Amino acid sequence: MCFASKACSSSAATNFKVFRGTFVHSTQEEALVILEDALLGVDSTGKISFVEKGPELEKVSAKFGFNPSAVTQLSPQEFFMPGLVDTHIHAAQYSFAGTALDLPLLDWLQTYTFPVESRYSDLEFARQVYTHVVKRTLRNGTTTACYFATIHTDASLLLGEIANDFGQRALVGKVCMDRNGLHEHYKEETQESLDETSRCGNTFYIININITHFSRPVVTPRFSVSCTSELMLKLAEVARNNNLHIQSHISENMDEVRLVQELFPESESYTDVYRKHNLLTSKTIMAHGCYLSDEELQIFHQTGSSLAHCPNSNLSLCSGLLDVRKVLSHKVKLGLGTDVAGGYSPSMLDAVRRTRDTSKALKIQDPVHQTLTWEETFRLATLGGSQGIPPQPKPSFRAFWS
Ligand SMILES: O=c1[nH]c(=O)c2nc[nH]c2[nH]1
Ligand SMILES: [Zn+2]
Repeated sequence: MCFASKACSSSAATNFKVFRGTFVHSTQEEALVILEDALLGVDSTGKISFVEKGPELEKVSAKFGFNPSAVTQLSPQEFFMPGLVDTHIHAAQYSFAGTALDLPLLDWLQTYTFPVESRYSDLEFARQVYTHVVKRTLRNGTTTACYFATIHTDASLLLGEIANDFGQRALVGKVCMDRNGLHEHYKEETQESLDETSRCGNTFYIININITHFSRPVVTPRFSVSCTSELMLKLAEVARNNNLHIQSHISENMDEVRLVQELFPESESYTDVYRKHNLLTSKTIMAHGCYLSDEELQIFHQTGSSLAHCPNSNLSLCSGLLDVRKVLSHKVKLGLGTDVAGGYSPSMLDAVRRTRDTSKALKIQDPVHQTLTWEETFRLATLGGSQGIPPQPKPSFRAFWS
């Protein structure tokens, strides 16, 4: 949300919607800014055009050409805040959210997650779950979500359509995985994964063209454990050629980190695996990162890649505790994620609370640790997430993914 005041380019009346009351938001300099009795004007495209002082209503209405009596006044108990940005959520796993949290990551994937995700070849099942998850997250204040779907292209497209129809800004990832298929019906061949990623990207733009473009595709290699080198390299090429975001998982759990070392012995670290496969860009969002070293965080900083901190999932699957202060001290972009269904709650307010809990657990372990404040955590849930997923102009139609 940008509160920078911008004068109307002409004094001709624009169709502004104007609100008066309390507005809260974050900036880089100040974690929580509270504007009391302010005026906020939204133009006909939905963009904030101005923020001015309430007592100056007469002057402001003359300057921007709106009727002062049409201003919507908030009650003293109400306030506006920026939309919450969920930087990491598995839409398909919403069907079992709040259950099955008794196993560590790799066993959890094999026992609960892959069998459920394999059901999304059934489009009716997909429609039901995806409608529920989009409605629920919107109700919880998530105006932007970065979704993992499943390996199924048609169901992933459906998720994009549903988010678009409900007006949620969404990045939707058709999941790619061509290795270590732990569930016999839930694995792709390398070429199939690439072809389906292309089909997903192309169709996305075809069905979205002429509508509002709230949703966009994101290139989604699940994680290094389930992707071959060939697939990761080619997906990086797809992302580069089409200027797309990339999302995946990194360094969530110690067994996972050890397995990646075994699978990619030539790489210096988990981060090095992704770097060598060209998957770390300024449009990359990696979930978790609990065990990243200073050197790895340095690579995140250099490449401009961001992290999605998923504290509910980290605690629920006993994966680890991410030290957010350490990440921020390396000037790495960081937002919060619910990581449903490793995380049991689809609410970003829960992610805010669990971020504080994790910070306090770190303080118990190390009394010099400086806990995150509420204000800082609010900033991570809003501005922090938006830095990894900045608004993008509407794409003009062209042949994608050729
Ligand atoms: O929390 C997680 N959820 C997942 O679905 C997943 N896949 C790989 N790594 C993962 N971590
Ligand atoms: Zn995840």
